[in-house]
Amino acid sequence: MTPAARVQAAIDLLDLIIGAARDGGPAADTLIARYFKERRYAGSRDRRAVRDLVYDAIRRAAERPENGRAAMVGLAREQAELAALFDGSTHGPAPIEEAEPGAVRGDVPAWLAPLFAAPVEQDALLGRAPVDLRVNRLLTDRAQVAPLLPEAVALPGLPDALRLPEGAPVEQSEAWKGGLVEVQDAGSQLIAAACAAEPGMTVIDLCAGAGGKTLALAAAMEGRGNLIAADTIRSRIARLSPRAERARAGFIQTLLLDQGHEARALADLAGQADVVLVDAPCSGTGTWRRNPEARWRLTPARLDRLVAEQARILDFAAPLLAAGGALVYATCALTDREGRDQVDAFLTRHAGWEAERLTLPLGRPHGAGILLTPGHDGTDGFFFARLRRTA
Ligand SMILES: C[S@@+](CC[C@H](N)C(=O)[O-])C[C@H]1O[C@@H](n2cnc3c(N)ncnc32)[C@H](O)[C@@H]1O
Repeated sequence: MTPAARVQAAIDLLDLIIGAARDGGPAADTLIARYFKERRYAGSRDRRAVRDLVYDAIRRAAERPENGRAAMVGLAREQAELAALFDGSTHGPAPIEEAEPGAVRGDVPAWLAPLFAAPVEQDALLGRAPVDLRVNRLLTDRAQVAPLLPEAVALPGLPDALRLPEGAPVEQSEAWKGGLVEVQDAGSQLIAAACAAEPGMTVIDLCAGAGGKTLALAAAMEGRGNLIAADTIRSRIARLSPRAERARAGFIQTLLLDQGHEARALADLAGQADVVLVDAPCSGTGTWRRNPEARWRLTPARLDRLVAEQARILDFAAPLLAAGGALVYATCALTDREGRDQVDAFLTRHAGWEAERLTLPLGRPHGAGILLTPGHDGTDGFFFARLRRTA
């Protein structure tokens, strides 16, 4: 591909990504992978160059651009070399007209910025994320794994965490293939640690997805006890089985919940759990380092729906706890409505619960919980709180 053709390819891809963000379609990474599957003529250098252009354009535009060309024109107005590739050549983009609109540079959509928790450093939300790993204690420990991954550095305060540079191809390593490490942001590892799961306990991961945190809980439980991974989406839960097999965490049970009728499938577990983790569906505002186009997807109406759903999930999670048990509420969101205020509202709605003070190597106290941010902690952004059932 010529350099100009790469720019046009990036514009075409941005059109797809913008459309998907507007209509609830697939993620940018999925669209990029599909695009190149259908265009075998693009070599690996072409693919990398196009991908970099696409992500540079996504990162610099807070608001969803009108179309792919506007996204790329905005970028080109800041980069003379890129602007020169709008040359009207056969496969390249047409020259930029002086009055042509280009996407405006920004980090956070205007409507959303005031909703962030006050301590959040909004200018650090779009940085580059490293690859964090969790060493699988079911099979090994950090001292044994570190020599297999010479570039990895240990993260202080998190005994199982290693960090590799951004883009490190860890899934090609023998350590990953053998289940010795899982890719998991240090913030997620801290949330699993805040659950304080122990061998022999009954632990429910209520919004388990593909089981990232379930696997961390399994390791903390040393493979002993009842660990139940529940979710409403079958395809997500299905992805847990091969991961659990690779991690030798075969004792995990999975439970498919019926959206809106979750309590039915959970009835036998009422009052039984020592720990329930609610890693709730959320705006994902803490994960823009990895999914920068997520900010083009969020709308005020969607945020309202998420806040209502989080409250509903907390309400059917609460009766699952035994007296003395702990409900850990977490979101990878940095708006107060989804974090601090959500937990405060839960404590107002439910008598017999108290927030526990957590002493952790990262994060800042915020309301009844802890705030982790890319700017302060170098992790994805999270809010989480540990609530104990006292009665
Ligand atoms: C933030 S993701 C979980 C990520 C996962 N815990 C991990 O560590 O990889 C939230 C999950 O909640 C699930 N979910 C949404 N509504 C739910 C509900 N009513 N009950 C249970 N799970 C739900 C979604 O399908 C999604 O997988």
